[in-house]
Amino acid sequence: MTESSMDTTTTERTDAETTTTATETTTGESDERTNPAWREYSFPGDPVLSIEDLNVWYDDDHALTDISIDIPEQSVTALIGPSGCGKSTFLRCLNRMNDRIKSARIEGTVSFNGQNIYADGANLVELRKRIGMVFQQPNPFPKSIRENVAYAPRKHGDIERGLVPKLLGREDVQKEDELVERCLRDAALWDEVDGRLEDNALGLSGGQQQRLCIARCLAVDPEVILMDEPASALDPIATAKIEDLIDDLAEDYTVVIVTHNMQQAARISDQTAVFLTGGELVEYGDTDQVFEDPESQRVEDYISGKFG
Ligand SMILES: Nc1ncnc2c1ncn2[C@@H]1O[C@H](COP(=O)(O)OP(=O)(O)OP(=O)(O)O)[C@@H](O)[C@H]1O
Repeated sequence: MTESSMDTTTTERTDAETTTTATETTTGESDERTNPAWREYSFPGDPVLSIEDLNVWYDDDHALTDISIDIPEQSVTALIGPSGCGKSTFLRCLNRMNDRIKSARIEGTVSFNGQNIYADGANLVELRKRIGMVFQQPNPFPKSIRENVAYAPRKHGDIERGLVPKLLGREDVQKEDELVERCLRDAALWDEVDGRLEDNALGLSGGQQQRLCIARCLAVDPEVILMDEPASALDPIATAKIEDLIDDLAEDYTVVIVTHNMQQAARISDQTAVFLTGGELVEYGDTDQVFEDPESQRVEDYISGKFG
C-alpha cells in the first residue's frame, strides 16, 4: 500500500471507529471493532489483494462485517477464528466462489492487482485461473494422475491433446509432459508418482491426492492459491508434507489459508487474520506479533484457548 493510500484509508476509518464507539456506549458491551491493530499492518511492496469494506450476507444472516485488509504477495496469510466466524466465506470472496451460493449477497471491493474482481464484466474463468483454490477434502477427478494435472490446460486449449490434434499432427505431447512434471515437482509429488502417471488418481493416499490437487491448481499458472483447511483431513505425516509444501510455494505464489489449527497458522504463516463471532476481523498483522503479543484481549483469550 502506498503512503498516500494508507493516509486516505486511515482517515476514512476514523469515522467508522467513532460510530462503533457510540454503539459501545449505548450497549455498554466491549466491542473491539474499534481496535486499530489490523488497520495499521504495513508491509513492503504492493498488496496482491486489497479488500475494502467487504460485507457478506446469506439472506438476512450478516456473515462478514466491514472487512478491510491488504494481502502481500509471495507470502502466507492465515485466517483463523472459531467455527462459523466467516473464514471460509472470506476466502471464497477472494475468487468469487460465493457467487455460486444463491442466498449470498456481497458488498465492498476486492481488488486483485488493482482491479476490482466484482466490477461488471469481470472474466470469472480467467479470475479463477489466476486465483486458484484447494479444498478441505482432496477432490481429484477419477482419471489418471496425468489427466488430473493436464485437465485444465487441455480444456482451456493451452495444450492440444486427443484424436483430432493427433490426426492433424498438432498434439502437444512434449509440452504436456513438461508441464505435468513441473507441476508435480512443484507440488512435491513427482518422486512418488514418476513412472505411474497413467494410474488412476483415486489410488493415491489422501495426502498424495491433496498434493495432486495442488499440482492441478498450479497447472493453470495461478498467482494466488486459496486453501480451505487443506490438511484437516490428513494424518500428521501428510500434514507436515503439506505444510512444507506451502512454505515452498510462498516463494513463488501468494497463499491464503484457512486453518482451525492455531499451531499450524503460527508455523506456516507470515501474517495472520483473526476473525471472531459475528464475522468481524478483530486483528490482522505479523503472525509472531498476533500470537505472542496480540493487541486485542479477545484475541488473546481465543489464542490461549479461553473460548472457541
Ligand atoms: N452456503 C451458505 N448458506 C447460508 N449460510 C452460510 C453458508 N455458508 C456459510 N454460512 C453461514 O455464514 C456464517 C460463516 O460461515 P463460514 O463457513 O464462512 O465460517 P467459518 O469460520 O469458515 O466456519 P468453520 O470454521 O466452521 O468452517 C455461518 O453463520 C454460516 O452458517
